[in-house]
Amino acid sequence: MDVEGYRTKYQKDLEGRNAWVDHLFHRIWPPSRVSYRFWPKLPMDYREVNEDYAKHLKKLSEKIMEWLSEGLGLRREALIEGLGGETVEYLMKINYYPPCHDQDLVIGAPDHTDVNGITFLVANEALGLQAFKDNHWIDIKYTTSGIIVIVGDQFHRISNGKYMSAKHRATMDKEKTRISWPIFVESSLDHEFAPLRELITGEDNAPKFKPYVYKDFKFRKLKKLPLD
Ligand SMILES: O=C(O)CCC(=O)C(=O)O
Ligand SMILES: [Fe+2]
Repeated sequence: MDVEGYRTKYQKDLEGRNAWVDHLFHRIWPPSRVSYRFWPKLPMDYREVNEDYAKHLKKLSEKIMEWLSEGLGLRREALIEGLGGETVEYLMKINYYPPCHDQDLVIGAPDHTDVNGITFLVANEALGLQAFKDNHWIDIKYTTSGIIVIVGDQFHRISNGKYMSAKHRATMDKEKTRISWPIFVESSLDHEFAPLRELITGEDNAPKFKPYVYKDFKFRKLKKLPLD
C-alpha cells in the first residue's frame, strides 16, 4: 500500500483513452515519516527547498483546514483532528506528462477524485488540469501566484458529505511537457476516520459514511472496490 518511489502508470479512462504518466511519490511531513532515499539527489538544493516548502505548505494547509472547519460551524481544529491531528502526513507527488499530439487517444490522468483529505497543487505553464463542474470540464488557469486546492474523499466523508470531493483530470499538451506537483494531505495509514461526531446531531444528520482505517480505504479506492 505504500506508494513512495518512481512509477510509470498506464490506465484506460472511461472513453477508452490510454492514460500514461510518470510519477514520483515521497513524503515531506512529518519528519519521522520522511525517507530521503526516495528524494531526488539532484538538483543539489532539492532537499533544502522541499523541506522549506513542506513547512510553508503545512502552515497554509492548516489555515485552510481551520477555515473549512469554521465553514461547517465547528471548532477550528475539527477537520485536522478528524484526519489524525499530529499524525497527518503530507505526500508529495511529481507528475511528468510528455507532449502528446493525439488528445483523443491519450489523457494524462483519467477523471478521479483524490482519496486523501485535501490536495495542494502547483503546475508548470503547460495547461492540462480540468475540473468537472455543472456537467462540463473546465480548464484550470495557470497561475504563478496561487495554489490549487482540491477537496478529496476523506474530507467528503469526514464532513459527512457537506464538502464534495472535486472530480478532476489532467490532459496532455500537444507541444509542451507538463509537470505538476500535488501534495496530498492525508491520514497515516493506521488512522481511522469517520464523519465528525459534532456533525451527527439529530435524526436528519445520521452518518452517511462508515468509519474506515485509512489503509483499507485507500486500498479499496485504488483497486476500485466498493466502498460503502
Ligand atoms: O496533473 C494534474 O494537474 C493533476 C494530477 C492529479 O490529479 C493527481 O495526481 O491526483
Ligand atoms: Fe488528483
